[in-house]
Amino acid sequence: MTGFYDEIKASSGMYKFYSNGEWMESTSGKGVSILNPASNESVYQVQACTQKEVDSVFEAAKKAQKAWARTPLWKRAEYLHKVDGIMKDNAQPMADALMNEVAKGAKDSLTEVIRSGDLIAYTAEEGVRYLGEGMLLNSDSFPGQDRSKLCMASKVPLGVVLCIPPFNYPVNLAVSKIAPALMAGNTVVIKPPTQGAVAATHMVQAFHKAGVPPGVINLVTGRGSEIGDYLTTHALVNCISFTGGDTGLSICKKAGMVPIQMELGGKDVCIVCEDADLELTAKNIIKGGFSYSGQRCTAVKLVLVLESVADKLVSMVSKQVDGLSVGKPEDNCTITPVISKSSADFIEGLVKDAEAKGAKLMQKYRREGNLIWPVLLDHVTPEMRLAWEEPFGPVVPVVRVKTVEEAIDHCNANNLALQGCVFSRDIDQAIRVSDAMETGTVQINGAPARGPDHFPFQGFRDSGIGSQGIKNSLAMMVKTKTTVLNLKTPSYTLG
Ligand SMILES: NC(=O)C1=CN([C@@H]2O[C@H](COP(=O)(O)OP(=O)(O)OC[C@H]3O[C@@H](n4cnc5c(N)ncnc54)[C@H](OP(=O)(O)O)[C@@H]3O)[C@@H](O)[C@H]2O)C=CC1
Ligand SMILES: O=C(O)[C@H](O)COP(=O)(O)O
Repeated sequence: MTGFYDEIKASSGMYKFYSNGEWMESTSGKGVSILNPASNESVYQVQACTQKEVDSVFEAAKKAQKAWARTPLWKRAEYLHKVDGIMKDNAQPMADALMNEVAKGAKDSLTEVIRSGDLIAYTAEEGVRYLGEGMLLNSDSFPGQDRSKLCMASKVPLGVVLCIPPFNYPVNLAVSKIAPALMAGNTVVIKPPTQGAVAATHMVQAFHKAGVPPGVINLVTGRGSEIGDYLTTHALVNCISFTGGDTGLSICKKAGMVPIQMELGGKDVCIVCEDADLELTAKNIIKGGFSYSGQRCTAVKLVLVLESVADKLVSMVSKQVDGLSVGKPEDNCTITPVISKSSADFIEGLVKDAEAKGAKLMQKYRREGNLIWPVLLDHVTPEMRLAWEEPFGPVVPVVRVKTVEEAIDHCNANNLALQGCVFSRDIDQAIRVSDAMETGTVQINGAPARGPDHFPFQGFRDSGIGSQGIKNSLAMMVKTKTTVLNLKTPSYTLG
């Protein structure tokens, strides 16, 4: 009996890429190793696709696009609902891959797959209504015009959408791009993050098994540093949807006349006012700052607390940091090894810089390989890198401020402006602070978060271009087409 995922793997053990409805091996004969973050040893291999294979994948996507766009909207929705069911029925191997290649906790890995199925289903539902709606305009609303023109505006697909997600949500941040793109009648080329590529490969099999026609969804693998530029500057790309770090800034500079959706890094601040509920705040700093070892663009990455409540808050948070579980993803630990040695070195550099400049470490700094024990740093000052840079690790710095204005100024001085949060019992004050914070989202009395996935999600300044969230992503994946009906005589002339 053959298993659901058998065909995605070659006899060599290397995972295949997916082009024009077929699982294939690269003619390069080369693989890219995926390292298990816990051991730094190779756990999987994916194909190192060649430029010629990238060309053929784009050609397949372009060729399939017209017929896909002509497939009725309800039918495209039907395919997506099928994918949702198939993904959930075959979730465990996909979740296992996540655990092995990005060291996400076992339970959270499964949650990512289920959440992704839900996202696909919601996109199908939202899409049939939103994409089916257009606009009708009569000419006589504009000065000097009579009613002799009827303008019909509708939403049409962009063409081929290139989707590039990051390592921390290789499945969820892939489908958040793929589902709206497909629903809107586009075809898709995905380039998954190298760490996370096997989970993404499993995910594509759900589309294949749902019978999505050849060429509609395609997957190429290889290191971003090797094939990334070739992909993003390819002549057949009609839209780029990217989530990741600074790479996004350079993609923006290189990409030509194509719409771009960018979700980049964050330095999400948590402003704690004097009247904040400190228990609630501490709980949210822990959840927001340390879940998945702080490797979330929406993680709390800086606490800006009013001096009068700082001692109490730091002590409450610090106690909870001491209690966090540290270890293996298989054991569902909150703190697991960070994605790579270079990432662990970078995080360590930030901690050492702060320590050398006088920050107080509330926990002894400890690291074994890529596993970094969680640490809260008090008395961080603006001279320290940690006050401005994104660690993407289990490290939360605390800056003590004299006024709420000082906290807002710090927040707005950073080029990263994804999310932020404010804690106060006074809702009027919280709204004033929220309005003053120039970030894509502000959470009041809760930690930053992207979900639920239908909420608009966007970064200001260097944190992004455009907005995600299911409806906004559907809007991103279409262009407006108008058809004007010119009448011989103005309407309303009879009767
Ligand atoms: N705002 C948001 O929604 C989110 C932002 N992020 C941010 O992402 C970063 C961490 O994720 P990480 O995966 O390390 O980010 P990277 O920017 O390093 O990588 C993101 C993706 O880009 C690919 N890539 C690398 N080089 C190129 C290139 N030249 N052209 C095209 N694609 C390329 C990577 O492939 P490969 O792996 O092969 O190098 C990967 O698929 C953090 O800064 C984090 O804040 C993360 C999640 C959400
Ligand atoms: O990649 C990220 O970090 C996410 O976009 C954050 O998603 P979450 O807030 O749902 O964890």
